[in-house]
Amino acid sequence: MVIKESFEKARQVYEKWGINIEEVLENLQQVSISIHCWQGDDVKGFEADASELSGGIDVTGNYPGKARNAEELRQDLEKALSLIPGKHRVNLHAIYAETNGEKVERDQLEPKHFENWVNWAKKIGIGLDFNPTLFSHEKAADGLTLSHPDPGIREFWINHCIRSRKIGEYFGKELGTPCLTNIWIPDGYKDIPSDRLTPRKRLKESLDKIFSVEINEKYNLDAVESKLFGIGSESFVVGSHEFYLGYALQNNKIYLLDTGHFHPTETVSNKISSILLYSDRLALHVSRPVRWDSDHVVIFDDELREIALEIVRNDALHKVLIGLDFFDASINRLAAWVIGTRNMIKALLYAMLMPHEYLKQLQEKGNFTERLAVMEEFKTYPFGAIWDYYCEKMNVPVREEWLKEIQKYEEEVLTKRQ
Ligand SMILES: C[C@H](O)[C@H](O)[C@@H](O)C(=O)CO
Ligand SMILES: [Mn+2]
Repeated sequence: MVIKESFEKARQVYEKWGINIEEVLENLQQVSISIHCWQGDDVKGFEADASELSGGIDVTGNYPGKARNAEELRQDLEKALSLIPGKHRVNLHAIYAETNGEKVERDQLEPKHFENWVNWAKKIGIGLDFNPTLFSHEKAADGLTLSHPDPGIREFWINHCIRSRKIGEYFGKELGTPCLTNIWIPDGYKDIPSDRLTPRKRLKESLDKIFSVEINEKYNLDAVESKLFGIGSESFVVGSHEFYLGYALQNNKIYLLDTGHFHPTETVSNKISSILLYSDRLALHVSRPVRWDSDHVVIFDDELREIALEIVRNDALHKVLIGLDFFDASINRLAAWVIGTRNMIKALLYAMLMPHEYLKQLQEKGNFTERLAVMEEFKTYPFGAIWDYYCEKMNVPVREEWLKEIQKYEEEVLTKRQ
């Protein structure tokens, strides 16, 4: 009752600005976030002879109860999804293949190794996205994959990426929604290179081979993800921002921006409008870098709101494929998913509740005083009341009530895992 009353009062406040709340909630309900499965098991995967995590990324923490197999991971994801308003997607990596304990090399992976994931996705009515895994493997031990000087190693990873796109195609066909298959590679050097061009030429050639295999975009969409540095690739990363932006634009591929892959004062929010002028699609890995690409859980901070504002005010919700990418093993892993995903949705709602046309006009007229004043006042408008109502309407717990569900699940399920 209090929720409805607060909502009605808040609605009137926003409607004075011509904001139609029904329309806003309708639009928000259509948004599908791609939730990364790897938060659930610290990016370990379930390969028969799984290697240690490599590729210049790291997970810290030892909170009990991580998923030990695909069934547990699906169970955890399902629980988390039940606490997040809306219908979302799940993003898989190749290391989450199910091979019945048999060692299947990554360049031999097939759709059948993801059949359980597809059946599960069908059962709960969601789409799947995919990523080839070019790390945590002996053939990536020196930190080089698609740009490796050894043609045999390049060939192995090229075939893995082609196989991955086929798996993406299978997801798209089975689930009736195109799979975004995203290629991220760790390739780079610890110290200053004596030649930047040659590895980049090799990466370009490898990508050309991977994408020479035609796959209908109705089923699979291709993305490439850039990076600035990693652990062990502090001085040089082959697949940099300029490299992949150029590649994606020239080859009609989707460029993926990870919010942790830029200089500390450089923001992804400031890149969205520029890229959308030259490409009709863009993908995101929303993460939270703390001093480095630390992949902290996404919080409702200034940059998250700014990203959401850029998507909403530029009418780009259908152009930007929003995915998440964080992994924190120091807190309950399901809570991490719920906090990060609810924040992403909350930020989009916040952005939808702004008088964008009016604010744009103020800027055009050079009225920067009123622009700043109105933007600041909207920060304390009763947006929380609309969010609470939305959660209730979508049958998910309101405010921190969801935490009780997680605590119960932790007690009944997670603590039983050794
Ligand atoms: C596991 C992910 O694919 C990986 O985090 C990648 O997307 C990335 O961001 C590497 O820094
Ligand atoms: Mn990423």
